[in-house]
Amino acid sequence: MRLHIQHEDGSVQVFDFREQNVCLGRAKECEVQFDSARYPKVSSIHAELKFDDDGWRLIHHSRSNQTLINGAPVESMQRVKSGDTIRLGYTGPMIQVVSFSESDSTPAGTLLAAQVPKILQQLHPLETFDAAEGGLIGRNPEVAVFCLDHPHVSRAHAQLARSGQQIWIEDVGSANGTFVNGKQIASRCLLNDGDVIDIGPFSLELRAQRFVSRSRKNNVQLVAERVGLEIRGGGRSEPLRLLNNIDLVLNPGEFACIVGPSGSGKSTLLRLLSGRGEPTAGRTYVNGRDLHQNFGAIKTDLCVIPQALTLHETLTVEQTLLFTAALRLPPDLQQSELKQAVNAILQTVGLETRRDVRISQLSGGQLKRVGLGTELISDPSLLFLDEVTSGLDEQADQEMMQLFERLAASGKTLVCVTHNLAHVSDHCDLILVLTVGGHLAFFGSPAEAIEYFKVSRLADIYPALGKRKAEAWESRFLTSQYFRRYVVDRKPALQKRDSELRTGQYTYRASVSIGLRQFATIFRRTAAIWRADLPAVATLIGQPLLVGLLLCLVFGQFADLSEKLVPERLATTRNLLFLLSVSCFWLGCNSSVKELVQERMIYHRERNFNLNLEAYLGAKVLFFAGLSFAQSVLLGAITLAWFDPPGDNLAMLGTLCLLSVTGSLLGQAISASAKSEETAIAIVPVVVIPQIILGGVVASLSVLPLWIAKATTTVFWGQKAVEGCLQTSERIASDFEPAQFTTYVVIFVHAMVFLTIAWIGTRRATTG
Ligand SMILES: Nc1ncnc2c1ncn2[C@@H]1O[C@H](COP(=O)(O)OP(=O)(O)OP(=O)(O)O)[C@@H](O)[C@H]1O
Repeated sequence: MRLHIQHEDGSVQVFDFREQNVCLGRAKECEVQFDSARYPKVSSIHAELKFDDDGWRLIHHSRSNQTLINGAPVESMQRVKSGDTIRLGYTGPMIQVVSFSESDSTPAGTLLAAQVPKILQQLHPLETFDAAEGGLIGRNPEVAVFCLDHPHVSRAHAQLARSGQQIWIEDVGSANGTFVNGKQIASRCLLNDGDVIDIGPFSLELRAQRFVSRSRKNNVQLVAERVGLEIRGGGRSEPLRLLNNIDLVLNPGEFACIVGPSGSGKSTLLRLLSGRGEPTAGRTYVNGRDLHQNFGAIKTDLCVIPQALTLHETLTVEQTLLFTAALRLPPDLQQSELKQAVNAILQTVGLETRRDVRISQLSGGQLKRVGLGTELISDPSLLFLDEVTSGLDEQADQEMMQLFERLAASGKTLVCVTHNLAHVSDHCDLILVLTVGGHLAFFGSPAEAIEYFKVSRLADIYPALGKRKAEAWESRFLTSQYFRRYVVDRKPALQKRDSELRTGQYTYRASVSIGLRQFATIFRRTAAIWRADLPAVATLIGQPLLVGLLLCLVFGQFADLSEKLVPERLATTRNLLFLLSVSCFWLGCNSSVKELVQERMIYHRERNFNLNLEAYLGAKVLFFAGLSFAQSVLLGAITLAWFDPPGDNLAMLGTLCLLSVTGSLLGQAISASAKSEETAIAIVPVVVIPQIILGGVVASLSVLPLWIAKATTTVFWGQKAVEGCLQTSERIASDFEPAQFTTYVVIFVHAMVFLTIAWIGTRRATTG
């Protein structure tokens, strides 16, 4: 039997075996032995080829990693035939069963020159297809001519068209957009030779009327080339260097930990590697393409899991994942398909038995798993984990590391910043050691790090780092064999600059149907959060009830007043209506003021994926408008029905509702602009008390206060509008008597101003 072992550098080793058993693994006694530094995920005895009367059988032995034949995992034993490809793990070496005879003239043991493409292409062989006739690109094989099977691809995603020698592409309302040379397109776009189209994780490069397809699905190589960061300002005369010349090459399926003393720049490096910040020197590449230039096209393939996770506490684990799935997966998926995706994630993160448990009742480790699950739902191939195991006990830390290792074994590339080194050696492939001032001290396997720093365990690296200057560690590493092995020898060809974007292309905006779907999902999620929070619902109902009952108690009925003197009756009616106006405005403002600020982290995560700002804000506005409308109906109906002032009570109720909705928009404007929940809550009295002072009832307003009230005070206009609904004989005449219509117009203008502030604040929170 002749085997070709295909290595990741493209070289091929030839082995011949007669009728004998052949062990494949890292152990010395294996007939086909793999270098442990090169293939850390190959087990000692990973698999075995056994010969019997019926021919050859492949037996899987490894307990930590899979063995695959032609891409499918081998359960225990499988027959092998000529032409089969055996792989030791999803990212391990490939073994081609060439033939069972020895007719091949190449002598065994020969190292052939690069015959196979590099590792990126091995994982997902290049496919080319003819673009000449054009057609629909999408996920649905029934309608798409070019079928790309991934959840980031919509059923009908983009249309390729041809006119003469020209090939055009147009997005047909996909959820995640179509990108040409890294930029999202909105209109029909003419393609030139060499252009790269990105659709979901697929890159299609146009070469001589054919598309060459590559997939980033579980196939991401991350490269940092001389990455550095300097920051200016902050009262310093010289720029402050946070990172210096960081080099790193991570292949698909590798799990790397970034370690180093506190303040050495680990989180900063993670931010730059994940595209959340741009280096001032050097570049970061994903599959050979500049990450920052192509961030829009690549961003759905990567995710960042922060140390502090914000999740909605009142939702269950399953609800949390289902809402995330509804926002991130294509809008054309059925509810049953979303549930299927959630079930798969629950299994991956080991939370099937906790699916109905509320987030607030989970342990620290389980919370981290839910956070990881929400990101895994969109099937990213490159994961950045920022101190996600901090605060966990030993066992939970180990379980998380095992989970990360399993994700890497499935082909995902993982970068993890960690302080806890206890389980790093056992589970991760590579470590990157940073030292003070953001200098690279080492990059290689954990076992090699121990050897390099001459310590007995990884935790001792930190004291060892103090023995030399940071610059000395950096230059020592740059001349070491590890720099050559893990950086220089593994670095692929990098595309320094993508083709320029031509005129006629501009930023694409998600289609209306996608926006509507996101709007509905956010609305349902907000409703589910409130429904599950009974004390909050009780407070919402209790507030108008309490205020209404107190007003009834204090003001009695209008009939009781009819006997009294006219001025006293008019003043009482006016005071009641004023208190109603202020209360409704305050109820609206109060119920919505925490909303946007408290879920800002969640919004950021979804927005980084593909959430539409208007869909998000629209859902919040409508929900809280509804809530404050209901509150003011309750308060107004109780009070007006009891007091029954002479006039159009229905119009008064409508005006109170309008004031309440305007108050809720003000609440959202505050929430979107505030830095924290505490600040937002503290601002409420600052904006409500002036409404009372400048409302024109507590004190009559003269020139300047009147001018300020007219310009800024919603309740001032609200009071005028409510009083305008009274019979003329029941009103107190004043110097300023605007037309009823004008009062509504001004309140509406205030509402629009608050909405605009909320929109700007939410937008700034995204970009800032
Ligand atoms: N915007 C900034 N302005 C000034 N200094 C900054 C800024 N951001 C980060 N730093 C500094 O850069 C250094 C690296 O910060 P970073 O948070 O990346 O370190 P770290 O290794 O992750 O630390 P830790 O392990 O304590 O989390 C720190 O000294 C920090 O104070």
